[in-house]
Amino acid sequence: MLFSGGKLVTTILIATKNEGKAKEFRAFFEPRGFKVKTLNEMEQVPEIIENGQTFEENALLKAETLTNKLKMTVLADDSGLMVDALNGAPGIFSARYAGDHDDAANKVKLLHELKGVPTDKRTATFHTSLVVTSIARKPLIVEGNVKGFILEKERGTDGFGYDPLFYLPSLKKTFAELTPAEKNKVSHRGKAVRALSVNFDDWWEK
Ligand SMILES: O=c1nc[nH]c2c1ncn2[C@H]1C[C@H](O)[C@@H](COP(=O)(O)OP(=O)(O)OP(=O)(O)O)O1
Ligand SMILES: [Mg+2]
Repeated sequence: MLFSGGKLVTTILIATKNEGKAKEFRAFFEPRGFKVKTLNEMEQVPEIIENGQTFEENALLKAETLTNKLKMTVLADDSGLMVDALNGAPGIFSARYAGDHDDAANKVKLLHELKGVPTDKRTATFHTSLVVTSIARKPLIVEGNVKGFILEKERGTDGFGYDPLFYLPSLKKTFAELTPAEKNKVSHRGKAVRALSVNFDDWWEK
């Protein structure tokens, strides 16, 4: 903890190396007076094996491991894309769908797997499970979901991951065609963060 302008400042560690995700969390915690760090700014990060069977289990694993080892307040996000025509794949394996953690290869594989699937059958859901842990508190767990369609080719250049393939009929745009603020209004992570904001202050004051 450190003091800033006479105020106590707590650091929250966002348990991710994905700067795309981290950016979407800063906007929530910085106005609440937290100093935000990610795993990219930590010198020694304990290895975390994400071997849970659900998004929630994986987020819990990440957050609890780090809180126990580093004695810090931690937020972990586990998220991914579930495609109906693929029985929910890539799901918890979204980051490593094509082997490595390679967004471009993952998108190529997704398009390949969906070859020949007609537009109306290309429905998908983005999911986020968020877990916040802190010493001597029970974990705070929330989630968010958004439904859309997987296009046959990429559109847009913003965002990260599968964003250029994820199309929202209500806005007639992919996630990669939205500004960060627009994406935040409709995205799985934006919804999860709003669920967090309903519960966080009470949880933190306890
Ligand atoms: O808003 C999103 N827009 C596009 N793609 C997204 C989004 N949200 C999650 N995704 C995709 C990216 C990755 O393929 C997987 C997350 O995997 P996930 O293991 O949670 O994160 P990660 O490995 O990228 O970073 P880390 O584990 O360090 O948090 O889902
Ligand atoms: Mg991951």
